[in-house]
Amino acid sequence: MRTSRSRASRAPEARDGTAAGPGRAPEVLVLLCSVAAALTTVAQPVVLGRTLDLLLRDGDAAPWLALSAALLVGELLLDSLTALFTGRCNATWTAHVRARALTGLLDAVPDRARPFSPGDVGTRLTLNATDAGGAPAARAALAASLVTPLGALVALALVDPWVAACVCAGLPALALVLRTFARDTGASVAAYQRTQSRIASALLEALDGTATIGAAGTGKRERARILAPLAELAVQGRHMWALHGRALARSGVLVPLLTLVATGVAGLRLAAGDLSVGELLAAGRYAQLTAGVGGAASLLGAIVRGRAARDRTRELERLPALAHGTERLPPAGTGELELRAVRVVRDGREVLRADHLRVPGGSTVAVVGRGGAGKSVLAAVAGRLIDPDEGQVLLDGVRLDRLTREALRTEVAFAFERPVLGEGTIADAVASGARRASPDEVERAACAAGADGFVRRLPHAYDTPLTGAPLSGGEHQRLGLARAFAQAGRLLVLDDATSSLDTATEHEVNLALRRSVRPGTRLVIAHRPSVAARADLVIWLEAGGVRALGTHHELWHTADYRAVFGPADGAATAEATATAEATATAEGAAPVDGTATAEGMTTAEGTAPADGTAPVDGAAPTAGVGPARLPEPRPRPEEARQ
Ligand SMILES: Nc1ncnc2c1ncn2[C@@H]1O[C@H](COP(=O)(O)OP(=O)(O)OP(=O)(O)O)[C@@H](O)[C@H]1O
Repeated sequence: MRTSRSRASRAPEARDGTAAGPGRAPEVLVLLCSVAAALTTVAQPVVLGRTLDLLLRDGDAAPWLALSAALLVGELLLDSLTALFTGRCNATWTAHVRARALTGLLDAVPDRARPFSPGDVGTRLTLNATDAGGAPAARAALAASLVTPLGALVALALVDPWVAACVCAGLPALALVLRTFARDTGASVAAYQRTQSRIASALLEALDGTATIGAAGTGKRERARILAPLAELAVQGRHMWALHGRALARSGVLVPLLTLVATGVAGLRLAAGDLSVGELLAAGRYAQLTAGVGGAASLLGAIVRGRAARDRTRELERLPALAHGTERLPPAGTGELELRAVRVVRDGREVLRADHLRVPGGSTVAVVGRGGAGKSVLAAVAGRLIDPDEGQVLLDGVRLDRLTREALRTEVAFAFERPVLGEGTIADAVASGARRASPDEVERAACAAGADGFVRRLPHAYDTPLTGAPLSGGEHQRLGLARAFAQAGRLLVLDDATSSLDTATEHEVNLALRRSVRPGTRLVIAHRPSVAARADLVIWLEAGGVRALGTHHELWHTADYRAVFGPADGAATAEATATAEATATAEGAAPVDGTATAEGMTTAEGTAPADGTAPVDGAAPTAGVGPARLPEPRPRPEEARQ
């Protein structure tokens, strides 16, 4: 049994259908049209010169006149085609670059994408993708732009080698101008793009927190914070334009100077009788076209900008992704979850360690702990949003990293505190997931999540577009829950997914979850004692380690445990106990008391402490100590009846 590929090693090419990209075709079309346009430009002076000579000598100039006109029209047409193909090439490449970056981001291990703020991602996917998408056409145009000066130089050498030699003498100076520009502008463009991104990030952050800013009256301070990098951006922008301007000014002096000298030499050759009037005209124009090599500066600028921008979009593309295996889950599994010697390390700090943890299939487990204790990390590892740095996670005996993507995502569902619902209708939002839920399933899940009532009051009920449905935080969260319920498989992870619900609604949702949603293991991150009280078992985390396992009732005897839920007052205790008992009784299960689940308590040392809790020393379980077993779940009324 092997995973199809090693973890996080997939090349971006393998992740999306756009791997091959638009190919070279759009670029080649731009190149062909601009080369053809350049050739007509190069042909024109000699043809016009010849026409002029024939007209001056009363010769038959008609065919040459026609050719001149054809070249002019041809150049116009080819320029139009070049513009058309350039637009298409830019659009195709921009879409490709953006799609790859987006795919990389969406496939990435979520916490690896965390350093990229929304504003930064926005800049990379818009401005940077556009700049990067413009580079292929700019490269083609640059190649073609060399045809004109080179062709002009050859033509000039054929018209008069002396004038050509004179132009050649000035070319190294022009080449130096271009080289300096390309070298200096690269660093300046990259710095400009980084600053742009910082401003966008700060702006989005502020938009996200408008209510807080409004309430605190800190609008002015926020404005100043967002715009703080503006001065830096202005300096960088001015520097960039100064480089551009300097390159243009230098070439702007050099080009007319070269043209002037070349025309002067050609005039002398005319006076000596070595050139005709038409040839003088052609030589002057060719000198001008050859010196026009300086025009490549702006294309060079676009290429440099595109390259810097591509580096930034590639950082998203190359974020490590989860690789999936080829195995499936045994058909009759109940969702038994096991963590073996799991370690998660972030920024050199161990943020989760669980030596051996087994959650029986079908049980509801609350994960509690203070802020930063590692609850979300445990949830992410348990549902394989991330892989642990060490150890293994198994569902019904199969390692999660060996499961196919489909098996993983159809059997493991998540609901979060702030679900992203998309832009379709309410029904679309609830139905979307690894598999599309049917309309019946959508309604059942919405009922279980306590969302059916408010959805039916919307103008088009389930067909109401989300953009036209003003939802409260709690309603938003209930739709996220409904989606998770509709997708629920063997494992359902609720990461703070009921934090915006009032206690009564939360209680109803919990009852409905037990009765109306496909049975399986539930991992619930709990901040309220009532939620922990209703769970079959509680995993108490502290500083990334499992401090203890037990029922809420048992753990409640420990002051530190009570402190997790805030000040330990009598009211809280009463609420927790009453809720636990009410829940248990309502479901026909044995009341949760100390004696009923005492066998579920396990300590790393194998001894139960006096306070009745079950501490699990994070560093602990030695080889001789068995896994921390959770008690088998209490039978549910419907299961008991069967
Ligand atoms: N990608 C990451 N990079 C760096 N540190 C991380 C990362 N993910 C988690 N952490 C750290 O791990 C610790 C546990 O985080 P986690 O989100 O699991 O806490 P939590 O118990 O869910 O807290 P809360 O209740 O406040 O949400 C925190 O200190 C957090 O800063």
